[in-house]
Amino acid sequence: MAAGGGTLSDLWRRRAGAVHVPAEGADLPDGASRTARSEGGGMSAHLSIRNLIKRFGGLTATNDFSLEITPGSSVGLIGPNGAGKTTIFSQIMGEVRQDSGQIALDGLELTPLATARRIRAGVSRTYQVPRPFAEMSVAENIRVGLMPDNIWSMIAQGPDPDRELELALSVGFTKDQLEKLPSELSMGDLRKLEMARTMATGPRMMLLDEVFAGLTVGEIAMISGLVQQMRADGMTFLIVSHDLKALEPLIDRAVAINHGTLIADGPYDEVMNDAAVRASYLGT
Ligand SMILES: Nc1ncnc2c1ncn2[C@@H]1O[C@H](COP(=O)(O)OP(=O)(O)OP(=O)(O)O)[C@@H](O)[C@H]1O
Repeated sequence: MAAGGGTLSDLWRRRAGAVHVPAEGADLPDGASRTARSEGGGMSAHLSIRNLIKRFGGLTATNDFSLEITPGSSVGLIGPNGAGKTTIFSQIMGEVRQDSGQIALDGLELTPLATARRIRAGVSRTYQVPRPFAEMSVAENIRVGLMPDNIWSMIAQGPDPDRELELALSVGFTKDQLEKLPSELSMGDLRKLEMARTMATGPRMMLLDEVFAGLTVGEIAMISGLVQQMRADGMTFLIVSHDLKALEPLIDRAVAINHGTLIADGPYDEVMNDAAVRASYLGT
């Protein structure tokens, strides 16, 4: 239960309700194309990645990678260091442009869209290395995620301290931490801020990158509980974590990659026992 009496889903539903998903037949932003559409545009999102390729010079970081994540499901993306997990996140968000292939959210082709437009379409990520605005407090960092879509509504509405507080408390901050600067926070607190900032954008699909790294056992339990609650409410997840023990209960299936190539996709146990997956972790 989030602070202020609402459930967590209430928190992002209010925001997601304002998310602009173009109606059938409407003009699409920035020349985006639509190949299909989810029914109703509810809280869950369908992510479709087809034949994604990304090269950095001679290195193929993403090698013809395809993945379907059905609305409301949670997928763990695993692989050894340098396998290409974060690069896939960056391409979904438009922070790294793929060389070829398609990425669609509920049938809306994301490729032509800038990152801000993708966030508005309903996908949001956390960063492996937390990236708060250093000169802004916890509350202000959350406020950035809560900002309405255009400058006029922002001026009209102003900040919403109640929602900032709700989000902060829901990830485990105490009220007296709201005015703290990132430099005063522990790694655990910075990861909580990543979660709150990501939730504030009202996503229907969340990409979590190593959200458990550097957390205490208690903090891991709290973030896990939060993810489980959001799953129960219909959020779609793609989760990268080297902490497999923490990851397993949070996912419906696992996808393993190595050298940017998908090597296994299925139930967690099957994927972990897959010969190619075991070899990739052992570096053989
Ligand atoms: N901007 C970049 N320029 C050049 N090479 C890059 C760039 N970003 C990533 N790479 C390389 O692409 C490969 C995949 O990196 P990526 O960070 O996606 O792997 P990862 O699976 O997330 O690794 P880790 O588990 O260590 O975070 C690595 O070999 C990395 O060095």
